[in-house]
Amino acid sequence: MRREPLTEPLLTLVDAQVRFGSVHAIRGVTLTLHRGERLALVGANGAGKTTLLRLLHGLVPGSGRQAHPVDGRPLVAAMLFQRPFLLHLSVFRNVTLSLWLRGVPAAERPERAMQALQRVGLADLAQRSARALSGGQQQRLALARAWALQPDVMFLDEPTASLDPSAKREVEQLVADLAADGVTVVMSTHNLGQAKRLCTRVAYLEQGRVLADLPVDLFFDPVNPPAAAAAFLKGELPWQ
Ligand SMILES: Nc1ncnc2c1ncn2[C@@H]1O[C@H](COP(=O)(O)OP(=O)(O)OP(=O)(O)O)[C@@H](O)[C@H]1O
Repeated sequence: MRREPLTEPLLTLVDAQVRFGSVHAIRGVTLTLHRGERLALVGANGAGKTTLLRLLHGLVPGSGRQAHPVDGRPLVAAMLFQRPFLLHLSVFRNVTLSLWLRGVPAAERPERAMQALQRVGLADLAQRSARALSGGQQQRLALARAWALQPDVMFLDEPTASLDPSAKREVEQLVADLAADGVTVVMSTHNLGQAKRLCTRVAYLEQGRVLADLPVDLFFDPVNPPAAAAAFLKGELPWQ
C-alpha cells in the first residue's frame, strides 16, 4: 500500500503516564498524531483505550501531553462518548448549547447548528426532544454537536458499540465523511473490521502500554501480524 507522507503533528505524547490512585492506567506511551490520520485504538477491556483518548483530549491529568497549534491557533478537539450525554432539550438546542460553551458568537450558532444537523441527516428532527431519539439518532446528534465545533481532531470512544447493524453502518459512514472533510480521527473500538474499514493506523494497547503502532495494512498483515498483538488478533477474529 502506498504510504501518505506524514503531515504536521497535532498532538504528541512523550512517556505519558496516567494514574488513578493505585491503578496505573497509562504507562509510558509515546506517540505523535498527525493531521489527517485516522488512528484506531484496540485492545482488551481495561487495556487503557478510553483513558488514552481522554488523555489525548486533555480530560484527565497526566504527564507528557503536548497539543500543537494549527495554522497558528490553538488545536480544536471534540470527543464522542460511547453513550452520548444529551440534555433534556431539543435536538437543535443541544447543538447550539455546545457552541455557546465553546464561545461561538450567538449570531453564528443557529446556522452552524443547522448545517451540522443536515450533515448527519437530523435537520427534520431539530425541534424534537433529544432524549426521544433512537440510539443511532442520538449518536448522530452527538456527531453533529462535535462536527459543529469545526474540530481539527475528534476522539471517538467506541462510537458504534451499542448500535444495531444499520445504525452502525450509518455512524461509520458519517465518521468516514468527517475524515474525508479533513478531520483527524482517533477512535477506540472492539470491532477490528471497523478499524480496518475506517482507519489508516492502528495502536494495540495492553495494560496501559502501546505494544504495536502500525499502518493499518501492516497491523492486519495476515502473513506477518505484529508479534505483540498476534494473540489478541487471533482471539478477536473473525471480524464482526
Ligand atoms: N476514573 C477512574 N478511576 C479509577 N480507575 C479507572 C478510572 N478510569 C479507568 N480506570 C481504570 O483504568 C484502566 C483502564 O481503563 P479504560 O477504561 O481506559 O480501559 P478500556 O481499554 O477503555 O476498557 P473498555 O474496552 O472496557 O472500555 C482500568 O483498569 C480501569 O479500571
